[in-house]
Amino acid sequence: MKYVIVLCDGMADEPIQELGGRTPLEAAATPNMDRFAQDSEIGMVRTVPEGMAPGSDTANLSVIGYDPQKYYTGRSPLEALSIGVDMEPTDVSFRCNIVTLTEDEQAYEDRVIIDHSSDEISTEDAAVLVEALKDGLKKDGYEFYVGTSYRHLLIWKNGEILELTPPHDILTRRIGEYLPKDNVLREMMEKSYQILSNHPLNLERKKKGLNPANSAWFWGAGTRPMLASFEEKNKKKGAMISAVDLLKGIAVGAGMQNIYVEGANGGLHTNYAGKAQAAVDALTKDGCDFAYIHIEAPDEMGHQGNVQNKIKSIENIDSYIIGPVAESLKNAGEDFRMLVLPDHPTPISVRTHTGEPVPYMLYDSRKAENGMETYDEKAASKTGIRVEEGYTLIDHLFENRRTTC
Ligand SMILES: O=C(O)[C@H](O)COP(=O)(O)O
Repeated sequence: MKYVIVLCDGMADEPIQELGGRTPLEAAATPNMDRFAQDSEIGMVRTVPEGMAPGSDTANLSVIGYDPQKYYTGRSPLEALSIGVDMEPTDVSFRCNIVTLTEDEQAYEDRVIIDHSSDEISTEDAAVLVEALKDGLKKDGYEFYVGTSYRHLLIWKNGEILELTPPHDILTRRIGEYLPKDNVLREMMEKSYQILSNHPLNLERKKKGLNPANSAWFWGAGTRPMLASFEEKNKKKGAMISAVDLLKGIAVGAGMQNIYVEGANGGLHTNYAGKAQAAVDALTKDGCDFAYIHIEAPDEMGHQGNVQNKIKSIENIDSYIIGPVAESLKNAGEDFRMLVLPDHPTPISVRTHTGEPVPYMLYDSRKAENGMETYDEKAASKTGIRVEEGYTLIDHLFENRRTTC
């Protein structure tokens, strides 16, 4: 028996006027999801416990079966596990986004944040800028590390956990109110603008019509996490297929295998087919029981407020991942259970995450359930099936009795 989770980051949304009151998931052409919906269990699951901040950190921990109320120690330390930073118990790590601020204002605090991802900057280009920050912001007890695309890391030795604002929560706002209260971090951010705004790589980007990656932005602070072993807990060997350090870091912490896929980049133009193939190979050739396929694109399109591209990312998941994975497992003679769901909503209307429950679809190749015509937010609400503790859903996927992990 094989088990698959297809995690469509930020896919859930709200009815949108320009889509005639449909959500992007309803509006997308998803023949595979619709086909499976008719034979699947469909319901709603709360992945972000009430009172916790909605994000892929808390929500994916739940989906992989770790109660975030017990295991969550911040976002950045999970990413540090993937980046390979061996954190001391007294280290505090921070996510360091390379963001785009407006450039016309005199004072740093008057600038407006217009892009949390600097036009999805490549890791290669971002690495050049992070090197410039390492040189220009050198300070005892503070260390920068390169991550993926716009997502990087700052470790503060013997540091403090600070309340900081995620940049994707304040797009189009003046930054003054959201700057760190801590003087060192605040000064580092201001100085990062001086280092980056006239960096040759940014002058080049502006010529090409791309957003300049002109400031560091710190958030997501936390200390080293301790996750229980996925294999010991579930008696299943698991593989993670994701482009982003957050998911790869959760996999490192849980002792799952991370599989690298060429061209997987966390953006709209990621290698969807390569991810599907990597999952099939892990399950049929490499002895894995479980594959977690994470696709960041719908979330990023939600943050960008781009409805058509959000729809496109969902259609790509349907045609290049859900259909082919199911087909390949069937052709390999494998029985399988496949769970499709977002981690959290990233509604186009707010361009950030919300903590509302999300729709899930659980398909079992051995048996047909009384499903729905389609898999989407409305269909899932109508079934009345609701899982309140998201971290228990994986036990349902594995047909286990509930655990308390
Ligand atoms: O900064 C990021 O990686 C994303 O914009 C945050 O969204 P996520 O929590 O869905 O990954």
